[in-house]
Amino acid sequence: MKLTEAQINDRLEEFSDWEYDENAIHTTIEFENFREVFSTMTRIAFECERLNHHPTWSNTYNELNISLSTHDANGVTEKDFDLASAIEDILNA
Ligand SMILES: C[C@H](O)[C@H](O)[C@H]1CNC2=NC(N)=NC(=O)C2=N1
Repeated sequence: MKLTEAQINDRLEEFSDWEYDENAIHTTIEFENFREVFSTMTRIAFECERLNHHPTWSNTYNELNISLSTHDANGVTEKDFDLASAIEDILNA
């Protein structure tokens, strides 16, 4: 179920590096180099398959941009926060 903007901002208090804009939550992460970013993307990809939920993302050299939204719901749902949480676990591992 699509969350309201108030619910999203409330949930985002636990995700300091993420922000809400245009119906999605976003983060940008900088890594040491391309090898680090791409191996992290591979780890994240396995979590996406496990959760059956997939990001809109882009990578340029050592930078990774991630946007999460639930296409079926046309907005942000709990599924996006589940994936954001899994991504944070990988980044902080
Ligand atoms: C059939 C499959 O469950 C759906 O297409 C899933 C897959 N991954 C998804 N990922 C995202 N971000 N939103 C979706 O609505 C979505 N739907």
